[in-house]
Amino acid sequence: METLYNMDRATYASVATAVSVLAVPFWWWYQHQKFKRTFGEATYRPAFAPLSLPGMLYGLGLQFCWDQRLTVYRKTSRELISMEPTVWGQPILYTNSSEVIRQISGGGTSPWQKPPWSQEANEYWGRNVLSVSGNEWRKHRKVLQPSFNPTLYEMVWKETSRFFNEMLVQDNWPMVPGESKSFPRAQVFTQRVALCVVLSCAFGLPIKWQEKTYAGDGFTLDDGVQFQSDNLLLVVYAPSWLFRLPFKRLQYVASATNAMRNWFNNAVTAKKAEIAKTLAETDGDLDSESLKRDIFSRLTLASQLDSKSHLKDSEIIGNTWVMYFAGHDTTANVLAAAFCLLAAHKEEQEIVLEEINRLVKEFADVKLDFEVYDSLVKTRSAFVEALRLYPAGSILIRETKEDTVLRVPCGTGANGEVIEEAVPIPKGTPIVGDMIGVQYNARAFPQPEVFRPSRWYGVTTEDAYTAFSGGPRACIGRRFALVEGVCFLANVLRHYQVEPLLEDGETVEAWKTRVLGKAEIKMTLSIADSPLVFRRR
Ligand code: HEM
Repeated sequence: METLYNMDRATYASVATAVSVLAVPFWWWYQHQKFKRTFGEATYRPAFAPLSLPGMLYGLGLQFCWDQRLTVYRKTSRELISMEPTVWGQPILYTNSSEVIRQISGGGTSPWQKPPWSQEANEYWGRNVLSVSGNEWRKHRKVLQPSFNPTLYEMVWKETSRFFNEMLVQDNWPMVPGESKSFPRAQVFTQRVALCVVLSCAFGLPIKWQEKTYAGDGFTLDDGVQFQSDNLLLVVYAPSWLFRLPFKRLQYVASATNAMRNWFNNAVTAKKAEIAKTLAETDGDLDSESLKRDIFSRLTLASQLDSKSHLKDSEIIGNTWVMYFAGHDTTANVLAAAFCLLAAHKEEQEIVLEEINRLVKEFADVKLDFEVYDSLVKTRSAFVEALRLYPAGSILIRETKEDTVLRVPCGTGANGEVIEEAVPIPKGTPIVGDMIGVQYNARAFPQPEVFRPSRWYGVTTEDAYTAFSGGPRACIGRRFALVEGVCFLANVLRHYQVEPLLEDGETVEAWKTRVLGKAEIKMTLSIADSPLVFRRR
């Protein structure tokens, strides 16, 4: 019996192994045949799917879209390409069309959704507007949207100006004309300003440029937030026992996460109590002055007042956290890129400076107040053009939950109108919205590799800024980012000339090749390095 049992197990194991060994290639073959039947011969055949593990190890990963930005769609003259990996990975569609992005970005009843596997890291702290799809998304967006109002944008402007002034004093920026300060990486201060603005305007924290706020267990809040976010993938995907091993770094990650969790939980409890007290004191009549204007306060309030808008504590935390996650690195990276591009294009820097000086005179505004924002067209255009060349959100991943049809641009007519073809898409098809490809699409942006802020001068709608995605799920923080970016750029450029920081014997042309051609893509896309000099005017 014993032998038979062992034999059976052995036979079973052999059969199971044989079936698995055969099933994998069969599944692979079946997927590829199905894809071919629907989309014809693949337009692009890399060895590995760029986003698969071997694809990442092979150096494709998120970098693939950057490396191919001027080639893959041009070679095929198509804006929707089917990609069939020859060695490993699922066939998938890629698009560089903003028109297609608008259709797939999703929302309410759209058949296009975010695959749950792509959102695990985004919802570590709780389900939130960025991570969910369908009607659940509609609810989150409805609760959050009212927080993004002119009062918030004014706060963003004021706080950005305050941090700029604190930075000058506390980091010893030169005040004497001609003196300069060098930064091997300008991201050092653009990251700091974006972090301060998000912690202040989204989290409602009393942040100062150099002062630390403690979250508990010896962690400062800003460092804890930054550290936890830098290690988020480890926290999400590593098994919990790993953090009990005697490795300092792992234990540090676990402690930072715990400190953040406790801080978040206490913050929600305290905020709810504060709101309840204010509601009782004002007899339920909350005017905008009774409550802080940050997103966290507004969100908690909305959730308390209206049962349809009720969010669980974890969802309030998830939505507040996502502001940090989606709104910090992104803006910081674009600012660093904008400084590099303006350093490389002196004539464009002069155009922006002329606008700032003219407006300061017109508004008799020594401080550059929020009311100037709308008129800073050229400054905003420089920021948006930097965003186009280095789109911080580099991909969108979606799949369709039912058979559908995409309208895909396939050329332009005699009067410049876009001609579209209808492409049927079967249920379950995955697609990558290639946000880098969209920004380097020559139909939308002639000579896409050239830094030309004037492309944006006549633009009257923010919908044109396609790097923020499009359709109902376009970035909710787009004006937040624009106001912050424009305010910081204007303040710095008004007082400092930005120049390339050259290595020994390096020419400006060589600096441009070294600095402007490289992007680093982790969770967000950034210009890889930003070696700059800021000279007091
Ligand atoms: C230059 C800066 C920014 C860029 C390039 C950017 C880009 C994007 C992109 C491409 C998306 C679509 C993501 C997707 O559908 O998968 C998005 C969504 C989002 N962004 Fe931004 N973003 C920026 C700044 C901000 C800021 C400052 C905030 C908040 C304070 C923010 C909050 C969000 C949120 C909450 C979503 C999800 C919206 C939804 O799904 O309804 N973003 N952003």
